[in-house]
Amino acid sequence: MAIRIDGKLMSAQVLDDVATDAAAFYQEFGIKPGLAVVLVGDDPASQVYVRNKIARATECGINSFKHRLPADTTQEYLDRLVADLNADPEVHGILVQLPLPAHLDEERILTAIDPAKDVDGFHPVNVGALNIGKESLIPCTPQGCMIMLRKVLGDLSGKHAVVVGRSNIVGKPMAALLLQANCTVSIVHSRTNNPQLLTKQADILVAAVGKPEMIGPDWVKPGAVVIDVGINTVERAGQYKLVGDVHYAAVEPLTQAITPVPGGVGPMTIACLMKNTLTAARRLETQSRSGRQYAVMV
Ligand SMILES: Nc1nc(=O)c2c([nH]1)NC[C@@H]1CN(c3ccc(C(=O)N[C@@H](CCC(=O)O)C(=O)O)cc3)C=[N+]21
Repeated sequence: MAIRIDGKLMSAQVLDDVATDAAAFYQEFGIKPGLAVVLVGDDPASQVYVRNKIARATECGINSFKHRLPADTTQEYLDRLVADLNADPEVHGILVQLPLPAHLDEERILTAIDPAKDVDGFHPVNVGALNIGKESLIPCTPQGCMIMLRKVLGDLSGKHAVVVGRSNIVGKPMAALLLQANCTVSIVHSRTNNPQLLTKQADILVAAVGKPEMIGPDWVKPGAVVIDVGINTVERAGQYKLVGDVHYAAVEPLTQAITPVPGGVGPMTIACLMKNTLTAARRLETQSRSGRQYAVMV
């Protein structure tokens, strides 16, 4: 029987530690860690995620500041809001929910966020830091996946890890973290010839493509550990349902361990967002206490 990696349970443990940390932080600095979440437009799925993020923040003693903006928000307005949040001493973390409406320049916004407050880890300074193995704010989803993998496998040295998908927000940082953990890393993507040839060799298989149940048993080596990052809404018999990128029922019997969807990577992503908020808050407050201000800190 495969181990079902329970993201809900593991995230509760991470959040517990964050709550303890947040209480200690409050004792030490006299303010709560603060997270600003910016949501542009009214995509219903995004609203659910944002609501979940704010609920988790409140539970662990983090202040949240929600900014919900209409879909026709201008670039200038958003730039101004980010600048204000960068300057706000009560805000230690800033998350701009993606995707943004097409008329807004995503890269410009992500680059405008102070890297010290970039709790998504998407700013080029943090991306660079991660890739040279320097301490940084690490993207939440890959960070959550690493916690799960370490829990199941312990040391990851020498394992062949195959990441399916090469997005900036999951695939690439995931590969960087696995490499840092001494895995042999392959990245498979839409232009890879015969991708199964590679995925069939994976000790660790991470699926992050956004295609419902694309990964079937013919992609998986018996005994592999499978992490399913996909969160896809599909309609089945008139009902909406969440499924991963992995065909869970067909793949599960082959694996050593596998994450379900829902209840796998998703809750860990949110827990790591809270963890990053604490990390950012501690660095910022420690700095401002020592009287030094850096424009950029990693
Ligand atoms: N700047 C930015 N940062 C993000 O981290 C970010 C983003 N934009 N845009 C959207 C995606 C998506 N995302 C999810 C996080 C948790 C769940 C989650 O907890 N899902 C639950 C199910 C929730 C449900 O029932 O819908 C689960 O998998 O068990 C899902 C999706 C973060 N994202």
